[in-house]
Amino acid sequence: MTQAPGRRPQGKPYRRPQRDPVRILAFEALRAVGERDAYANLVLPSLLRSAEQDAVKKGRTFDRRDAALATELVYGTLRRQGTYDAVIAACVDRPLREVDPPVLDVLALGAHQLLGTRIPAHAGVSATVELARVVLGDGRAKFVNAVLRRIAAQDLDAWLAQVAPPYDEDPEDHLSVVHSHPRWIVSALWDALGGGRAGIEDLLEADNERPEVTLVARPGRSTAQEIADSLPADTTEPGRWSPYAVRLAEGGDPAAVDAVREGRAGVQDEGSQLVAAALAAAPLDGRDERWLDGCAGPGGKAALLAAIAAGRGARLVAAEKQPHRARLVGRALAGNPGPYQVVVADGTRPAWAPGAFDRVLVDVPCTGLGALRRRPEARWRRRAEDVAGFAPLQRGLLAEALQAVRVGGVVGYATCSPHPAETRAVVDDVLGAARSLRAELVDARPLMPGVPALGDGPDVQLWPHLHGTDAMYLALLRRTA
Ligand SMILES: C[S@@+](CC[C@H](N)C(=O)[O-])C[C@H]1O[C@@H](n2cnc3c(N)ncnc32)[C@H](O)[C@@H]1O
Repeated sequence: MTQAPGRRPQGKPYRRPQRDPVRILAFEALRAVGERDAYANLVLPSLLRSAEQDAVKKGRTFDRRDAALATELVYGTLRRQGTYDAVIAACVDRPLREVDPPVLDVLALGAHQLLGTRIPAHAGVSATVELARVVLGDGRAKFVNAVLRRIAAQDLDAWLAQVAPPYDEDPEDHLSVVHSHPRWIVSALWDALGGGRAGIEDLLEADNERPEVTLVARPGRSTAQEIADSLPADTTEPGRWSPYAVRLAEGGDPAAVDAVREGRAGVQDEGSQLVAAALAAAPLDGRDERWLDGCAGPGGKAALLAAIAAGRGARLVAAEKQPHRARLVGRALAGNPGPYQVVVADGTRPAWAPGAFDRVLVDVPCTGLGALRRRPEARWRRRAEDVAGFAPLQRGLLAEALQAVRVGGVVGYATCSPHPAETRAVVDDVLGAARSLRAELVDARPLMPGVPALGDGPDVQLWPHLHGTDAMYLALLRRTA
């Protein structure tokens, strides 16, 4: 008997797929990242807001736990994508590039639930298959179901033993699959870190952890102690290294902290705090009144420098090339207790006279390989060629910073990348090429008191696995002639 149009065959009745707002949101975030190069940390907040509003309209709730799960699914899936792709590739019968990207996103979300969370396997499979029915349709949901059942057949360790090449045969490939980093990044980080297997494994694993939220108490406007005292005792911990730092316990919301809302404090990694504080603490003979941040946007280090400067009767000029980022600097500095200036300026074509400043920071644009914890998708977007792409700008900004500082003054060259081509190579080249001026490296290690394992000096390198900070680099240079 032929079926009447629009009728389903007799038998199992059709059941509508269950719409789970958490997983639909996570899928939409992954699509935005994959399809239009969105940043997960920018796209998530607006998706979370819409999910909350949608829930209110429908008389449901989308609470903090839902938001936390959605965030974990998105960030975890993106960070571990390299590992999950290797596992998925072992479970499908065609190359991954022939699988539609939305199907791959659903599979990766499922793989994360099965291999990277405590969600029970049956719940992970059924929730993901329901998601697939909603966003891909019933036909492709069957494919998703079959692949996820294969993935669920063994745990992560067993999968890694199967899909990662043995360490002894190819250490970098092994680490790349096991710790979900592109091979070239494994290689670059290992070059920068040196040492054996244990150190690089700890670093790669630290990149896969969610970073703590750290606040900076801006001097003259608040103190770390005041902020800690204003919050319930079990919700904060003191900074590890920076006297200005307060660490929020898991789930802590900086927007709920009065000092942050009032601009007396901000959100800032301790590594960035240490960099700004070290430049401010570098010994200096003579005048110490004019400070410059030559790459200020969005203004984290500038706000701390301006506050320290205010307490010492000095004044910060915060320069930023991009007008919209200069506006962010203006917001970060508003309410600073002393004078400051925000200018839109190109640090390679300075608008200030040579030798005008006593202290200069250039926290230059870089690959951001030291902040992979914060940008879960960044490691998959960056290319090895990007490193060379930043080189001329980094050299230009440092060379002009040395021109901008007076003889005897100090320049801080900072990156949030530990890649040797963005750190020491830049400093060495600029020092070697500077003809009309002379400069010497200053030992930055004593300017980060109490911080261990800063390297052989005179520059310093912080590490997520050793210091709990982003992998910030700082070289301090004193102009001598
Ligand atoms: C790594 S970020 C600085 C972060 C900042 N120091 C903070 O702590 O918030 C580098 C900044 O340099 C800016 N920039 C890029 N090229 C520049 C140039 N030629 N002159 C001045 N700023 C530049 C970028 O727009 C970006 O805002």
